[in-house]
Amino acid sequence: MFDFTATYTDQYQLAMAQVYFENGHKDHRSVFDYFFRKLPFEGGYAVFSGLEDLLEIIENLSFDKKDIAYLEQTGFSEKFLNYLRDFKFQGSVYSVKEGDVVFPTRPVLQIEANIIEAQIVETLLLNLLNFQTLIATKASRMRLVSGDRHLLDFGLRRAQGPGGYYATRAAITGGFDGTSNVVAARNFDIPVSGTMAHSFVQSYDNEIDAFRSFAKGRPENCVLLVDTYNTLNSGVPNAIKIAKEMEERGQKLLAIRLDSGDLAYFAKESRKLLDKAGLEYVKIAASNQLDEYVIKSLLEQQAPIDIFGVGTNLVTGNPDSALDGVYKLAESNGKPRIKLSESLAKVTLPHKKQVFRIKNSSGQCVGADAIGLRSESRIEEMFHPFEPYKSMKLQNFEQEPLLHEVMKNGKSLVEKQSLKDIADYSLSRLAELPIEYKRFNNPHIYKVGISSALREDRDKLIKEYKQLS
Ligand SMILES: Nc1ncnc2c1ncn2[C@@H]1O[C@H](COP(=O)(O)OP(=O)(O)OP(=O)(O)O)[C@@H](O)[C@H]1O
Ligand SMILES: O=P(O)(O)OC[C@H]1O[C@H](OP(=O)(O)OP(=O)(O)O)[C@H](O)[C@@H]1O
Ligand SMILES: O=C(O)c1cccnc1
Repeated sequence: MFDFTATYTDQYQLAMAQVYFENGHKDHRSVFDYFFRKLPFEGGYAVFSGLEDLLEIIENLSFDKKDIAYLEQTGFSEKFLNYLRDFKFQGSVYSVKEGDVVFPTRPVLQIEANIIEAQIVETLLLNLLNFQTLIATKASRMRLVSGDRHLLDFGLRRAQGPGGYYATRAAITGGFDGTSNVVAARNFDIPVSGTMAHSFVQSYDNEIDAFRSFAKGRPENCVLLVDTYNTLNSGVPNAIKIAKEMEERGQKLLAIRLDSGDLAYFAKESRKLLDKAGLEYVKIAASNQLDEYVIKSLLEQQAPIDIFGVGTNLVTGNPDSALDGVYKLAESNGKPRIKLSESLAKVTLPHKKQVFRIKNSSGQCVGADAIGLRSESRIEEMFHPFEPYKSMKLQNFEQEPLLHEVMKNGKSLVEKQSLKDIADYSLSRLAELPIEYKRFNNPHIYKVGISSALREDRDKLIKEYKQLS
């Protein structure tokens, strides 16, 4: 869709890269962690999304002629530009599987590459993963409250510009069933569908003529929008007449759509009218500024709505405009690295790492992930990162390693999956998560701890760097 080249980055990455290049650091192997610090929507979990796109894009990343000419104009050195002409990401990536549930402060993904490659892909990585993870999380919250009702993404017109393209992909990984977004549906192989706009009804002299011509022209999966003039006095009765005409032609009206007013009331009244006319099979779709709270409330009111069309609140991640994912250096040229901060929670973790999901013997997640060194295959006890007396013994638990090598020497190791497979995987991971982490109000806080080996090394580094400063 968008033509990604290696200039899809922030200028400072290239400035640092030139200096690494000219100071003989270009082959320094570096390890970076991708993680976020705060869960969106005051929720208890996030759904990781965007990995396949990221791998596909970085596998093919290069600077084209126009990029090089532009960088020349903006003052980059000739020698460095010659190096960039042959730039290719040749590093490795370790990551949580796309669709998994993830939590703050623990690595979701690690990049190992020479320092120039690792810096150049940082912005792209954060841009793709932060956005898609935000939207997939929002979608997943709507999926959780909707049971098996159909969820459709209607958001392209309300999205932050072309971001709507990836928002649709993320919505599907988070559990939506389909989209109105034609280009995303085509490129990501997503079920596409749609109803009709008010303008269509308005453009005819009367509602019934509009419905009749639409039903004749597009009888397959036909949905009639019933709220342009008067939902219960004209929209639904007219839709019933058209449904009966369709029956005479051996066709079936799929649904009516409600787009304003009290959706619970109108859905109940419309259902009664449809059923009374023997049209039990005609479904009810609803739209209009829906989100997880409105859907939950509508279902608590027993609104007989089968299909929800969601736009604005889904694709903009309302009310959270961004996920605060960051990319921090953990190792450079064979040495562990740390970033100190006044705020303890912002001190980073050095080294190549592994993250373990802690589970009981029946495979149920107990609400904890433990971070260890990559060389550790199990963790005996995990410690609160900064509260020395808080710890949890892990000997009796199952420990599932979450970071898998997904790219080696610049080649992706993951087989392309359908978005439906990613969404199914996400649902299965959510099912392992106890309900307390999934509620909307004050969800339980998921524990993230570190192994004693990692804690020891981190504390040693903190001391060393404090002495230097
Ligand atoms: N029964 C309901 N319970 C909870 N929320 C609802 C219910 N019905 C509608 N809503 C939600 O209330 C919000 C506002 O709806 P409201 O009826 O005020 O405006 P409207 O129908 O958009 O008006 P307009 O006719 O101008 O389109 C929307 O987000 C809608 O999804
Ligand atoms: O409310 P959202 O969750 O953002 O969902 C998308 C909205 O976009 C459409 O309205 P719009 O007025 O743009 O077009 P219309 O003429 O088809 O109603 C649709 O009818 C929904 O109300
Ligand atoms: O198909 C629809 O009904 C639709 C599509 C986009 C936005 N609103 C509604």
